[in-house]
Amino acid sequence: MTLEAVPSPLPSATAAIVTELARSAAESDGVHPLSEHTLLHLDGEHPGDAHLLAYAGEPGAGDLAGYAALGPDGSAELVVAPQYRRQGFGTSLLRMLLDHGGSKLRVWAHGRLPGSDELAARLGLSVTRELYFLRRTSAPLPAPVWPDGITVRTFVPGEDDTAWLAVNATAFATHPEQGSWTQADLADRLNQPWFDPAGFFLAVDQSGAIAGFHWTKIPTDEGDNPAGEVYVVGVSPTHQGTGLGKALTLAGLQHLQETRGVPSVVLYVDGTNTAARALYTKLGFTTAALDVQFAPS
Ligand SMILES: CC(=O)SCCNC(=O)CCNC(=O)[C@H](O)C(C)(C)COP(=O)(O)OP(=O)(O)OC[C@H]1O[C@@H](n2cnc3c(N)ncnc32)[C@H](O)[C@@H]1OP(=O)(O)O
Ligand SMILES: N[C@@H](CS)C(=O)N[C@H]1[C@@H](O[C@@H]2[C@H](O)[C@H](O)[C@@H](O)[C@H](O)[C@H]2O)O[C@H](CO)[C@@H](O)[C@@H]1O
Repeated sequence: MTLEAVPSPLPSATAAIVTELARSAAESDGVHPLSEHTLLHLDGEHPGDAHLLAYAGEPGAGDLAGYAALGPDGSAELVVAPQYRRQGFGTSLLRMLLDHGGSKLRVWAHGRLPGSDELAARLGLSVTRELYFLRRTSAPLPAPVWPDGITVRTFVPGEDDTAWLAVNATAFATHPEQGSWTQADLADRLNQPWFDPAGFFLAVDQSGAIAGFHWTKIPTDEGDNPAGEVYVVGVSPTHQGTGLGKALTLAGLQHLQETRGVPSVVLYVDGTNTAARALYTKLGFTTAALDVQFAPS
């Protein structure tokens, strides 16, 4: 076994091998081991990112057994190729993450798959965060009821970026990731093949200021009839509790279900987000899976 820590940018040939390893694991496990953020950061330079590589033999020999991504904030993901499991690669990569991430380390276990709890406990980590994956099979929807003075339009790339980032930051001020998105994070996503401005709804007040938003997503790499996603819903704190979040969620669901014809809609929501979870439960979403993050106990 050979371990390597590579600062960003990851060589493109290595990024391709990591992408294939993640695809193989997803096919075997039924769960994507690497999030959208990590996959976006495999390419290009992202200061502070580290890529940890575990080779069965010598580096570069093409037998990459495992990979871990570590961000400057301590967030991390780890995956071992199916054919290399139960051989100590996960333990070695997690030890390396602890060496580099220290007490800030927050490593995801998407789907909380068998072995993740045992591996974490062995190295003194415990669950610090739960992220629920909910699903709603397409079914009749009530019409949105908009608060007085609110009108709805769709996002215009290059014109709404700054204003949207500001409302996103205030709506998600306490969120571990969402609230700190930058123009670069937004641009990364606007440039994705799945991005569709027709599915990005903005609620604006009488002054024209953005009061809330619902950004929907339909993946382009998940077969011919993928589920749509409530990618992110946010309401400015000054408009929360007025019915706007429900109306925006319904507007996006109508777009996904009626206009785009998706068979179901999924979303991610933090376990601590009681308001959002109540909203989605009320709209018929149920728990389909659970992601957890482990941190040093
Ligand atoms: C998939 C995702 O995007 S998950 C992330 C969701 N976004 C966030 O958490 C960002 C910060 N929070 C917000 O922006 C808002 O609080 C939202 C989007 C969660 C809710 O938006 P709001 O406009 O406040 O919700 P709205 O007023 O439409 O209420 C709809 C329902 O949500 C639930 N709800 C809203 N606020 C609360 C709360 N503070 N406590 C409990 N339930 C709540 C209730 O069921 C409510 O229905 P009711 O008023 O008939 O009881
Ligand atoms: N509802 C959103 C904004 S608050 C949310 O909770 N997002 C999570 C979620 O993001 C998903 C993840 O990146 C998937 O890989 C991608 O395919 C989905 O489209 C994203 O919604 O999980 C992330 C951790 O994996 C988390 O960082 C986001 O905040």
